[in-house]
Amino acid sequence: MTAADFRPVLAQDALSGHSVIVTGAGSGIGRAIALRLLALGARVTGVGRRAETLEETGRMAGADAAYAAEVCDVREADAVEALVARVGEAHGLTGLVNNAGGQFFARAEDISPRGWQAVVNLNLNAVFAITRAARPYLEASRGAVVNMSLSPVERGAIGMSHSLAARAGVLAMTRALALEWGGQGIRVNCLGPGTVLTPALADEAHAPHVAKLVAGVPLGRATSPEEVAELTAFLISPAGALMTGQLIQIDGGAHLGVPVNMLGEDGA
Ligand SMILES: CCCCC/C=C/C(=O)SCCNC(=O)CCNC(=O)[C@H](O)C(C)(C)COP(=O)(O)OP(=O)(O)OC[C@H]1O[C@@H](n2cnc3c(N)ncnc32)[C@H](O)[C@@H]1OP(=O)(O)O
Ligand SMILES: NC(=O)C1=CN([C@@H]2O[C@H](COP(=O)(O)OP(=O)(O)OC[C@H]3O[C@@H](n4cnc5c(N)ncnc54)[C@H](OP(=O)(O)O)[C@@H]3O)[C@@H](O)[C@H]2O)C=CC1
Repeated sequence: MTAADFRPVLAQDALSGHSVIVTGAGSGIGRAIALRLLALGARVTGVGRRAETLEETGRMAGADAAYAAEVCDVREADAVEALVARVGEAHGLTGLVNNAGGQFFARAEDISPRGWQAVVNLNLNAVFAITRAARPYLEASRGAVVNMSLSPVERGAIGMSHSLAARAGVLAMTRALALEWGGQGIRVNCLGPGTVLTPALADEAHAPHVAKLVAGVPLGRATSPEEVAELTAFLISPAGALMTGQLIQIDGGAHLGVPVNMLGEDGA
């Protein structure tokens, strides 16, 4: 099956009545998630630093879509808490998708203390602040949190020590919150996409590494943003009602690493 064969499976109104915040909704995976949640009937608040790209997501969804763009740096804890409270009071909150994130790629010895802090602030501290702010609204709705992680989060990768440390922190937090908040009806999960060919990875500097990564995927191809979006929608919908505390890899088997092959054959 190629990425072009992918077909969404959730019923058209699977998320009607839902109100979801999606961070990083102005590009790549976050935009695909916002568009899918909107198509399934949810109200979506898209968060990011750039108004133009967030507004473009709204235009792509169409005039009937219940979409609002909110410009906010998720690393500004006070601003993010105020934003969550505004959305929660106005519309309630049934879902939070912590998708905003990223890193520069560098060996550990080339990461300055400020560089480390910048990446950990974005990929861990900001996720804690917004999730904590969302808790009362999610408790009221018995809602769900989806945290975007990375397929290599449990096995490591070269050039990503800062980002993987932060994502491993998010994974530990995900499991702790699934336990702490399960009694309040709140579910918390992580997704581990493999290589997703978004514009963020499409520049010349990354192209050769990215091609190698994709060539090594057991199922032979990259993950599409639409596949990540469908899984996110599933986890927020009632279909995911019993799923919590999980890392769900959506990477064609890439997290399994280079195979130990005792038969010396190519492929399985
Ligand atoms: C199989 C899975 C593979 C998938 C791989 C993953 C793919 C993705 O995640 S794709 C998504 C990619 N998107 C992004 O990364 C976008 C988000 N990234 C950012 O916004 C930034 O890179 C940032 C948050 C990580 C940093 O932003 P900011 O706080 O604005 O940083 P500054 O420019 O102020 O710099 C702070 C600090 O960091 C040092 N630094 C920046 N770039 C590098 C570099 N390439 N190498 C080394 N150090 C770097 C910078 O020099 C500053 O430190 P000081 O110089 O000590 O002040
Ligand atoms: N592409 C890939 O192969 C993979 C990506 N991922 C993860 O998926 C997520 C999305 O990646 P992708 O779509 O490829 O990359 P993008 O760079 O397109 O998306 C990152 C989004 O986060 C937003 N963002 C970044 N920093 C902040 C901030 N401080 N405050 C608010 N919003 C912010 C950006 O918007 P703005 O600049 O307007 O603020 C942007 O929309 C990231 O967490 C990434 O690490 C995981 C596995 C693989």
